[in-house]
Amino acid sequence: MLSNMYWTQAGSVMATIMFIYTMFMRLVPSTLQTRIGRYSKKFSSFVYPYIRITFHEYTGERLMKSEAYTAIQTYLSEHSSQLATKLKAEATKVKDTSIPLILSMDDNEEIIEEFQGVKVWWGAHKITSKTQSFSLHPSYSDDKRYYKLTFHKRYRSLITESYLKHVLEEAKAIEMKNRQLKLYTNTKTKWSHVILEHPATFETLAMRSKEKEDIINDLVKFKSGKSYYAKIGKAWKRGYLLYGPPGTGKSTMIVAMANFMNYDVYDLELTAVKNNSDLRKLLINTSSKSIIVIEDIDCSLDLTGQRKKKIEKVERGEGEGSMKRDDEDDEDRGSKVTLSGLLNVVDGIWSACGGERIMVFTTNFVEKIDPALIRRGRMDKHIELSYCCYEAFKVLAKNYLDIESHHLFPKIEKLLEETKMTPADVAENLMPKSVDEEVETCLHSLIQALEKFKKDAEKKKAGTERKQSNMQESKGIEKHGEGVEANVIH
Ligand SMILES: Nc1ncnc2c1ncn2[C@@H]1O[C@H](COP(=O)(O)OP(=O)(O)OP(=O)(O)O)[C@@H](O)[C@H]1O
Ligand SMILES: [Mg+2]
Repeated sequence: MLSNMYWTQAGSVMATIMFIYTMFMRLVPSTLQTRIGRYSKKFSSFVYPYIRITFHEYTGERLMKSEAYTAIQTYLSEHSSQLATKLKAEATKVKDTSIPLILSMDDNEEIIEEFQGVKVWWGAHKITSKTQSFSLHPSYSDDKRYYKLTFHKRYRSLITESYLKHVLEEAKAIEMKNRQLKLYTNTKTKWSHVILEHPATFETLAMRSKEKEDIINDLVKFKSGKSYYAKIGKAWKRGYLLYGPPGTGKSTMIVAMANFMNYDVYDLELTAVKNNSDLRKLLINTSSKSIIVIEDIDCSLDLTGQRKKKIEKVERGEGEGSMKRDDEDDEDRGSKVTLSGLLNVVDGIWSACGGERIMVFTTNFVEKIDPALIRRGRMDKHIELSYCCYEAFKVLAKNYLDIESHHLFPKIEKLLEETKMTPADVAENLMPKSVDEEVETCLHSLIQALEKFKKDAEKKKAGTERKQSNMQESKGIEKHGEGVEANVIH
């Protein structure tokens, strides 16, 4: 409040001085004007030793929204909510729903900040347009908003070099923190997105803690590895292959990775892509700090089939030339993404653009995938997600029932060792069926399910064993028969 009054008074004094000065300058000869001009500059800087920088909301001829203005707005919204007395609330949805509103300085409000012991003043202002305009767009306004930064001229270099850099960096960090993750899906050549609001995290992911830690460490190393990747001359990207039976948490892990890294997810549906060049187009239009996912890579395309075809041709002695023609055939038909097209996506030159990309393939049948696609270097880390172990069960029990121990746990541990139940099935059985269902009831229903699972598996095993022995027996009879026949012939 006091500082506001100070600036208002200082402003009106300066305006009076400027008026008298202009009138006076009109009356004196030009030789005197230069000298007086020099002294007046010194005088005004003595009376008002401050520098002001203004940051307008829109800049340039085409009135583009200024990035600096937006960054300052973000920075001040975090700082002004504690310092300013007049705040403006915007119903922008942020990640943390406990802060449903973004608070920023209201017009003509001012805050004082200290940076390395130096005071700076930030003011939010607007120039209201005198002409009335009519717009159908409700948010359109003729008001020209700007921020004004004032500081003592003594600190010119500190503010212009260090402080403004600090403001921009801090704004970027705040933006990252409040950023809403997006889940992109593709049509033929275009991406569309929705907000990714899946709550899965590594904490809620059921798997052995040692393996989990290993993955987290790998991700952390990747995130902070910009200079390392530059040093070794490798594009800043990493590939993960997640494999395992259905319901073991492959898709859940991708979301946990995205939430942990704060990366967007691009869920690439290969079957919707017409050809290699469309695939390239799609991939070039992904941003850095993202996870590109191809789920069920073994089903997405008949990649192995294409490759097998080529291998068969080579085996038939039709050589390199025919292999090339085969590739071209695929391209010409323009309806298939080929293995080579996909390999290009994984480690082609485009993938180095922007950097900081993670590529994830998932599959239920790792053995079905062409080894070229998942060799180390392309898919750097192979992670197996498997049936629910006791450690994974404990994570699920904490998630679903909020318990860390129970007298039924040892029984469940033993049953889990004897059966192969996926975390998805364990989770389903643990989930309370009604609001007031007791923990004990939930655990009992899991035990029942596990026992049934065990029995079914034993029956199945006995059935296949019986089948096998029957087959062997009948083979033995056949052989015996053949032998008899042979004897007859000879
Ligand atoms: N490891 C896990 N940790 C926590 N929840 C899990 C885990 N595995 C499965 N689930 C639960 O089961 C559901 C299905 O899991 P998910 O979709 O991740 O399996 P998936 O391995 O991707 O299966 P698919 O191979 O069929 O795609 C999830 O919504 C989640 O609730
Ligand atoms: Mg899945």
